Amino acid sequence: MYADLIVKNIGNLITMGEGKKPRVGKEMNEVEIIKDGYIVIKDGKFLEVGSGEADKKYIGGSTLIKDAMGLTVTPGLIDPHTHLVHGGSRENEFSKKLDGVPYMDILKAGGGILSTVNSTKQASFEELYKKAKKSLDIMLSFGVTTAEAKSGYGLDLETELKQLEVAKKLNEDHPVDLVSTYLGAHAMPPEYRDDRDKFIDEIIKALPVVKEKKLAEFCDVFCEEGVFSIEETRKILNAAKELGFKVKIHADEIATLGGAELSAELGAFSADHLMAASEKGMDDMAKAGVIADILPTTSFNLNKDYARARLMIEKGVAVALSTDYNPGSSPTENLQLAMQLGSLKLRMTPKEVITAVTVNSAYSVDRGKEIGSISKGKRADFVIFDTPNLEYIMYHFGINHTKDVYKNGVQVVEDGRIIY
Ligand SMILES: O=C(O)CC1=NCN=C1
Ligand SMILES: [Zn+2]
Repeated sequence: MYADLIVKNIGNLITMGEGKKPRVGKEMNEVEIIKDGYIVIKDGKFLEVGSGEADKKYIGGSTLIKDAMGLTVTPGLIDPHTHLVHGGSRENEFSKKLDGVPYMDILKAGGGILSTVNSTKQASFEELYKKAKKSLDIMLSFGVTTAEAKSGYGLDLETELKQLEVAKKLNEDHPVDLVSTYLGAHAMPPEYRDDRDKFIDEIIKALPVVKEKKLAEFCDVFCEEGVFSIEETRKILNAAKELGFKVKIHADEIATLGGAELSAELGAFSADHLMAASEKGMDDMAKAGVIADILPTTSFNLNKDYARARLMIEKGVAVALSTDYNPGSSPTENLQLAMQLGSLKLRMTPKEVITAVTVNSAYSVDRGKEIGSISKGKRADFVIFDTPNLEYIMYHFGINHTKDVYKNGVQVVEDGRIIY
């Protein structure tokens, strides 16, 4: 059986092993690196990896041979937490932020998320699609081959569905695979401020509609002081679970509310943000196998504390990293910057960082069986970085190290340019 593609002369091949489960504790740093590696690809899947020359039996017919020129190869990167589809931007709040006006004060004054809700309501499907496609191209150029995409800028059923329909169409059209999340409970609309329960009921009534249209696999809630309480979050996510949604939570971003503990109680796939997570919450997450999606670019942008990643790793929590791409708290699609902050501010080793944006982030969006490692049977999504080794990606920060990206064994980025 001839291969479709053989990648040879890989200076440092980071496979992430077989990727059969998320990596926790010391495993996050026990990353196998194959020197002078090769990869054999067939029918869009990885067939074999090794060191030296691939067996000649694979070469024949129309087998393509790609020379990696001694550079670094990793699995395609997975960004597990983005607010990809949205209208408008919030640079008008930038000076307030620089003046130290807290994120929640801007939201309470009707700005923040609510400002993006207005822009998203006014934007057409085509405008949302065009804007999100441009961001997906940027993510791809950084080596992202799969990303999560939340709704959450409608707060009404019609606009939430519009966002999810845009993500569905982009998932069909664009090389980057999307995993959709319904985040109808992203903020309390002003018109419901005096009748919160009515809004919660609206969110719960929307769930079967989203499910029936197959527009989202996950349900998420912004569980935060001044947004949605632990009890409100529990009510929404239990209703979502009953309908078969998988669960994520924006947890303990600003206040230590107990979102981390709630994620363990609910058997969430991930708890996200966690800058203010308690040690008990971390222990509960470790016990329940909840993945910590940490968003260092949000801490960087909000000039706030960073999540205690080292403590979570020591406690046996599986850590993933993401950009939290959104127009307010993290307006960047640059997952490599999140990786560099993962080392520079979260004090994670380069091996822990690459684990956090491949196998662990794959499991946090329930794609761990298909992607996240360069191993037999997984989708042939991989990146050739123009670096002499893995460490260099985190060491030399602020630039894009991507040379080539392959999606299902087909090249979609060549020498840093998108070619799909
Ligand atoms: O501010 C935004 O638009 C996104 C966000 N949701 C929860 N934290 C940040
Ligand atoms: Zn977010």
